[in-house]
Amino acid sequence: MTAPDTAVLLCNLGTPDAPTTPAVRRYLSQFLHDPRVVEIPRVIWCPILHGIILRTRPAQSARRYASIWTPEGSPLTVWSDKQAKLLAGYLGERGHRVTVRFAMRYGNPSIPSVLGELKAGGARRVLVLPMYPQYCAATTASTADAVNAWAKQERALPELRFVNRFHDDPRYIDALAKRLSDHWMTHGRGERLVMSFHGMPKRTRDLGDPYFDECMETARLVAARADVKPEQLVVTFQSRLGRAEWLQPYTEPTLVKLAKQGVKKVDVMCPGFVADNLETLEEIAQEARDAFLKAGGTDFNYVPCLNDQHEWMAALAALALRHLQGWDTQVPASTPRP
Ligand SMILES: C=CC1=C(C)c2cc3[nH]c(cc4nc(cc5[nH]c(cc1n2)c(C)c5CCC(=O)O)C(CCC(=O)O)=C4C)c(C)c3C=C
Ligand SMILES: [Fe+2]
Ligand SMILES: [Fe+2]
Repeated sequence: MTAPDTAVLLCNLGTPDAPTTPAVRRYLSQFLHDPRVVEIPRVIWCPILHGIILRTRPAQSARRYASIWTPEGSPLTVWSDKQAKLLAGYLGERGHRVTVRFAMRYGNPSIPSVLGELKAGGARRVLVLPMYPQYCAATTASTADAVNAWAKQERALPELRFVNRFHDDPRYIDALAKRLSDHWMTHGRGERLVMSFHGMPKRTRDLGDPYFDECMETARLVAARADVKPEQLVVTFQSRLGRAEWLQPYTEPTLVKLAKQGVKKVDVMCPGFVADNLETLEEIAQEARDAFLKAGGTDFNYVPCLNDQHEWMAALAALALRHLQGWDTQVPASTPRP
């Protein structure tokens, strides 16, 4: 049988090839040279990046990566690979012939290499699905840039479609609420539910990036669905980099403040990431936990990302099918035997 002529490309941020200083330097250099990520004029930024950041940060980050690395590799790659394979299965079970692959915006497998392989394998139509629920120029638009850069040097283009966001998709929201209720069944409820999203420079919101509003909408919808009272919910932003103001409140200082105010038990989830990665497993589940406990908290319960959860994979399949409409991916029902 020939390969399907339609493909879904799941795109995530990317990760180093190994938890070593040289591999992290290569990855950070690609990442931090992206003008969607650092919106500072190159003449100012490049000397800082090359002179300071790429000399100091790779060794620190490599240690952080080493603490979460698995025998199969970086958690982000392991989960992305699993999600692509599961999605292929879910679409197949629903009678659709679609190739599913994953690619990374930085590092490997790269977006141009996977798009090239898909085209060489016969894909004439590609749905690009960035695995970022909330639209952000630094992530979603940067993924579009990488797809467009590949397309620019191709003569015969496949048809391309692109998903911008799914921050309020009811099935994604339900999957997160289910994650919470399953978690509460084993750990009980905390006094507060902290939803931590990746941060962004505050300036990007002032310039019209919808990311902040979409994070707040996701948080509101999940809280309503999971029956979390507004006074129990705390939305925060993590991973600030540099000296500029980022979206507030910041995650770790907020957790410390809660502990100092006498909150003993918290649940912490990261709805902006659909797969566990460095930012969740190290920054939240290790660093933020230590800070909360040191400040007087007693129970810090990290709620894992959606990863390979059944409800999430079914939500992703439904989302993909909605965007695939009109591309005739349905396998014709076999003619019944006489
Ligand atoms: C919602 C997703 C993300 C947004 C928005 C985002 C913005 C953003 N990130 C940096 C700098 C770094 N981020 C790093 C890691 C990282 N970031 C995301 C997601 C978003 N980033 C993920 C999933 C990861 C983890 C990848 C993994 O391998 O597990 C890092 C690298 C690690 C480190 O050295 O700290 C940097 C650097 C900026 C500057 C930014 C917006 C302007
Ligand atoms: Fe540079
Ligand atoms: Fe990041």
